[in-house]
Formats: sequence, structure tokens, C-alpha cells
Amino acid sequence: MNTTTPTTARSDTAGASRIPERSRSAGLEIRTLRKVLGGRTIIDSLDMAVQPGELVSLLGPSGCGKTTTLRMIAGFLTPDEGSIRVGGREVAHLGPEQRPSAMVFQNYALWPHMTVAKNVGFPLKLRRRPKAEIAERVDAALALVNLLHHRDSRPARISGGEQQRTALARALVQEPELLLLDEPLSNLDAKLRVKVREDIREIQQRLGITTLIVTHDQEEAMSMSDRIAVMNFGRIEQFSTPADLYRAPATEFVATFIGSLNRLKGSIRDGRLVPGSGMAGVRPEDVVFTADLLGTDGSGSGWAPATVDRVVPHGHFAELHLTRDDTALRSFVTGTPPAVGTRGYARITRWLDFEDGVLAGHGAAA
Ligand SMILES: Nc1ncnc2c1ncn2[C@@H]1O[C@H](COP(=O)(O)OP(=O)(O)OP(=O)(O)O)[C@@H](O)[C@H]1O
Repeated sequence: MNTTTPTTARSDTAGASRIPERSRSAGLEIRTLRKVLGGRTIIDSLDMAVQPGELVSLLGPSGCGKTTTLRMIAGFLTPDEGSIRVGGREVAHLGPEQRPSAMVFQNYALWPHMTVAKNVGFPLKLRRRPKAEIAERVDAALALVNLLHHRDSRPARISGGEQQRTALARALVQEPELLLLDEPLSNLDAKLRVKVREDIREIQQRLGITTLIVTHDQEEAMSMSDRIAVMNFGRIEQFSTPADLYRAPATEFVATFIGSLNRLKGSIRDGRLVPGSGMAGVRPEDVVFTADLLGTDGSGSGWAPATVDRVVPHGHFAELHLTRDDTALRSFVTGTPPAVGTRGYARITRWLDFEDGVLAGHGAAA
């Protein structure tokens, strides 16, 4: 598999000028979208607005309804209720080919008997565009994803990452106002996934194209998106920026789905945990461990004796499994981690406070 080709370099090929640096991009507005499948309500009164030029991820566990939502937006599935507007125009009643959107499928759906160029040009051929225009637009799209050198290759002869870029070019060649991607990186190995997600983000920002991505991978969503809609059981639990979702998750579900969380019984009063019916959350990086209390700057109270039960190295950081006040706590530390069995002190620096599964407050520990 050839994975060494740089994909983000800008091409100076003549054809590249065909797709404007800033393409038309439209906002997407979804109102009270609803879908029942097999007698079950899969999507329940879903509202969402995506701004022009924004990249938004639909993130959630398997079966939460992400793909169903995307397929309704693309036009492959008819909603039972609700409205889908692209650039202010209602499209819910239109077929996929009549909508100003283009979709990249999870399995790429490339024709094996066609060359890369023929695959990319296929949607334009269906629309009976003149041959010369197709050739020009195909070359422009291939230049954009840096794949001109493979224009005459068949899909079986190119790498998984290149197949992915072919599928992306086939969507971009249609000059859509809205780009839809269904789990675009799930068929790539871990290393390539990081590279391709950077490439997709770079192309998306260069074109300024409104983009909606379905993923179940929180790291993927966090690293690519302007905003993320976290879905659970057919509803959006929170729609916000990656930083906001992490710092102030609206619900316990969002807090545990995005990043790691220590869950402690009780609720927070004046920056301290007190027994109660609520649930307090602590991010592992907000648990500080020290083997030598005198060696710290002495700031902050709340130090309690703690023991290191387990150390899990992650390369650039390590995860400590601690016992503090008979409670298990995980802590992320950088630098050389303490040895298993080390007795020291742990302190919590920041809390998330949940009541009935909903965020009641967050902030620094007392
Ligand atoms: N044609 C269908 N008939 C009945 N149920 C369906 C149909 N299509 C999907 N479902 C159900 O709808 C729910 C949501 O499916 P959907 O594919 O949208 O989830 P998802 O969030 O994309 O999950 P994944 O990440 O696993 O792809 C699932 O429980 C699925 O079994």
C-alpha cells in the first residue's frame, strides 16, 4: 500500500482553477426531523443548524441514529416529519440527485471496472455534462485531493487512503453546497486515519464548504470539527464546540462519551464533595498526584493520602490508577510516572457536578 504520497500540497495544475478557492457554501437547517423504522422511533424531533462553511460532526454510539439522519439529509431516506433546508431552500421532498449536497459513503462505493478519473467523473456523466467540461472538472477535483497521478489507475490498484480521496473527489466534482461524509475514515488504519482527517479538514477549510461528518470516534470528531452534535437515542444531547463539550458537558452521557471521567458519588458544595444523591465527575488530568507533599508549592488544600495501584503508559503521558480515601481515581501524568506501590498524596483541582444526569455546575475545587 502506498501511503507516502503527500496529499495536502497544493497543485499548480491548470485544471485546479476550475474549483474556486471559496466555493458556494450554504447553511443547513433541520427542524423537527422524525423517522420511524420497523415500528421504532429512530429519530425524534431533531433540530440542528449548521452555519455556511462550518464543519460539524454527528457523534454518538452505534445505533443512535447518525447514519439515519445523514441519509435523510442526503435524500436516500424520506423523513416522516420535519424540514431540511439547504441555503434556505426546502429539500426534504427532493431526491438525492436534485439536492445541492454530495455524499461520501463509508465503503467509498467506487466502481471497480472504472479508472479513478471515470469514477470521479461519473456523477457529471449522469448529468450529461459535455465531455470537455467533465475532463476539466475531474482533473480539478483530482488535483484538489492530490491524485492526478492516479487518474488512470483502477481502484484495486490504489491504497485505501487513495480510494478515500477518490470518493472525496467524486463528491467535490459536483461542486456541492453541502458535503456529507459517512464514517469517512473507518476503513483506514490508525496512522493513515490521522493524516487523512487532517487532509479533509484542510481541503474543507480551503474550499469553505459546509460539511457534515458522521462518526462514532470522539477523537476524530474533536480534532476535525468546528462543532459537534453529540447524539444518543435519536436525539442531540449537546451541540457545541469540542472545547466546550469537554470542559462543560451538558449531561453525564456527554461527559463519559467524550474523554475519560472519574465518577464519584455525591455532589459538590463550595468546591468540595459531600455525600448526596448526585454524581460528581473529575477529568483524570484534574487529579494531581505527588509522592512528596513537601516538594509541591504547597498551594491548594484537599490533599489526601493516595497509593499508586497501577501505571498504564501511553507514551507522552501515563495513566495512574490511584486509591484515595478508599475511592478509585485515575490520574493522567506527564514525565516519569511514579512506581506501582508508591504512597503519596492526591488532590482534585476541578469538578463537574451532575444532578439527575444533567450538569449542575463545574469549576475549581476548594
Ligand atoms: N431499515 C431499518 N429498519 C428498522 N430499523 C432500522 C433500519 N435502519 C436502521 N435501523 C435501526 O435504527 C437505529 C439507528 O441506526 P443508524 O444506522 O442510524 O445508527 P448509527 O448511529 O449510524 O449507528 P452506527 O454507528 O452503528 O452506524 C438502529 O437501531 C438500527 O437498527
